[in-house]
Amino acid sequence: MTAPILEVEHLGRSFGKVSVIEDLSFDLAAGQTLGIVGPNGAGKSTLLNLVGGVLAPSSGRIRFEGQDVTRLRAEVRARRGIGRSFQVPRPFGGLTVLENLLVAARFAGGRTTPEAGERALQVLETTGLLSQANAPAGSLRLLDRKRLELARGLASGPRLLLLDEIAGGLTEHEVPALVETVREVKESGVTVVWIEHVVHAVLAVADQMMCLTYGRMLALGEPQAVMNDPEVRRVYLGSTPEEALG
Ligand SMILES: Nc1ncnc2c1ncn2[C@@H]1O[C@H](COP(=O)(O)OP(=O)(O)OP(=O)(O)O)[C@@H](O)[C@H]1O
Repeated sequence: MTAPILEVEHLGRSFGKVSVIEDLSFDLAAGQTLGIVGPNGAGKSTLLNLVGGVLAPSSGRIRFEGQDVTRLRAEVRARRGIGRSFQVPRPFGGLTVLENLLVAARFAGGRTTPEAGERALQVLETTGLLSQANAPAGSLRLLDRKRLELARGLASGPRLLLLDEIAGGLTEHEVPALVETVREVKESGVTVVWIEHVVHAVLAVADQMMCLTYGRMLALGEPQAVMNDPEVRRVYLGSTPEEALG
């Protein structure tokens, strides 16, 4: 067995007296895609922020590739190989798609210009944006803005990519295209943690699924088994199984 790429041990985070993540532990094997679902306020973004280093935990430990990264700042984690997207896409609208990636690659990856250029082209190909390389980022349609957000997370060459609700706002026709892009990312060997409200999107690529509620893990395992778990169904209050699946 190879060592997990990510190990989360007894992780906890409180805001004042409110405990938002409580005693959360799980491992993720390299190359796997973990989907995380749960109702509003369950603590999904907080968990992603803890893994990415945007927030410090109140308790517990996070290991990445066997190294303890719990106390490292987000920029340092990015350089070690943890990339992320944000819920609200925020590219530099006046720069082209390629320029946005070059900025991200140099900022997060600390790469030299030729390396950053080569990497950016690879990422544009993986994310289906090559034909838009010279388009101003501000002119992209929503699906391509989402792809660009994903591409920016990949620009530094991460081995672990954290995705925060990237399918929000897309039409039912656009969601499969984004899912396909995530699949390409996964097939390029990157381990992915994807938190998402659009459950059917994440189900289409996840190897494992976790359901969080009130900062606690309700279920973790094979995606369909998790979504069929009676407790998980109860969280999607009163919903039929079909509705629960998005
Ligand atoms: N900086 C903060 N200060 C105080 N409370 C916070 C802070 N960040 C998050 N919270 C609270 O923590 C809880 C979990 O929030 P979080 O954003 O992690 O949930 P979520 O599962 O991502 O929700 P959503 O699906 O709506 O994005 C919420 O009750 C939220 O109000």
